[in-house]
Amino acid sequence: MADLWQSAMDHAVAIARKAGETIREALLNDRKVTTKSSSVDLVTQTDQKVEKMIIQSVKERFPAHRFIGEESVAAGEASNLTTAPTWIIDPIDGTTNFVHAFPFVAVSIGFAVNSQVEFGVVYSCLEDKMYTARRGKGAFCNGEPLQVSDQTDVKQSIIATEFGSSRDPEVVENIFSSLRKILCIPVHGVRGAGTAAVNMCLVASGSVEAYYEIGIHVWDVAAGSLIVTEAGGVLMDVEGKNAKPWLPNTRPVGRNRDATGSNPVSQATKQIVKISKTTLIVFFFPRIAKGVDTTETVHEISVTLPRKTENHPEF
Ligand SMILES: O=P([O-])([O-])O[C@@H]1[C@@H](O)[C@H](O)[C@@H](O)[C@H](O)[C@@H]1O
Ligand SMILES: [Mg+2]
Repeated sequence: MADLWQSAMDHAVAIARKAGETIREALLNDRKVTTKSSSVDLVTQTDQKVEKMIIQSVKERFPAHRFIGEESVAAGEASNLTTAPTWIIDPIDGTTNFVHAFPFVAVSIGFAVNSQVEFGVVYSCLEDKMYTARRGKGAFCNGEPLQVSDQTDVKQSIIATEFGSSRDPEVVENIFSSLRKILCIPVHGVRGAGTAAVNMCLVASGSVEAYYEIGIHVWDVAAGSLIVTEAGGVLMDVEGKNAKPWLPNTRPVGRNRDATGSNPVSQATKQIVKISKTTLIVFFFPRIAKGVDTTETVHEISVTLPRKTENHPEF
């Protein structure tokens, strides 16, 4: 049966590669920086130019398709995922890296239909690594198949995370308190590429055993989420349940209080990185843009070692 979305995926790969060329050229001569939610939440003209280029090219070929783009949302557009074919775009994932010429800068393009990601493309353009995944057909890097690590002992693992763009002392304290617990499991190491999409591709490649982050957006993770699962990985929320971070009803862990003022998130974050016997977990707690309290309050997290759980009998 013909693959309905193959031509769309081929277009995504081609436009991601073209966007990578634009980013590499801009790296040499145009890194003018402005800021968004904080003095360290950076954006450049190249982010905006690349997103416009991607969206324009898709509209010409697929006029009925819809878009969720990081910079369009920053400019006030809604971030609503419907059942319509939707391109979920982060034109530059790793903007801070781009500004500093730190070598992990990715174009991330996820494509969802009926609120299910059908393909994901992450082009790490300074490494020239094209990560792709088509639902049910595996994950690849430059055409080579990807498989998550087979490590099952968290003490033999490398964990990836990021510090995000909040410098609120309470948030920073919670981030480091969590990091300390993870480091002292102990694990072999903690790393961060500076881009959620590349971190997720590193999980899919088996280079790191898990990645978690609190307070990221749907455009950071939509493409990488499929690349991880097609490489044998698992996406989980803080309750150990399978997560679909691109869905608008995904409970944003970033919430610091619910209506009753209780603190359900800290109850829920009873567990973090668990490396199962068969697959790996990418914990991330996406912040759903617009209309949701996205205060990045990172809660204390405790550590559980790999074991069967009622949520994941296959572990
Ligand atoms: O802004 P951007 O470079 O597209 O995306 C970045 C994410 O990839 C990263 O995981 C997060 O820690 C940063 O705060 C930033 O959100
Ligand atoms: Mg971005």
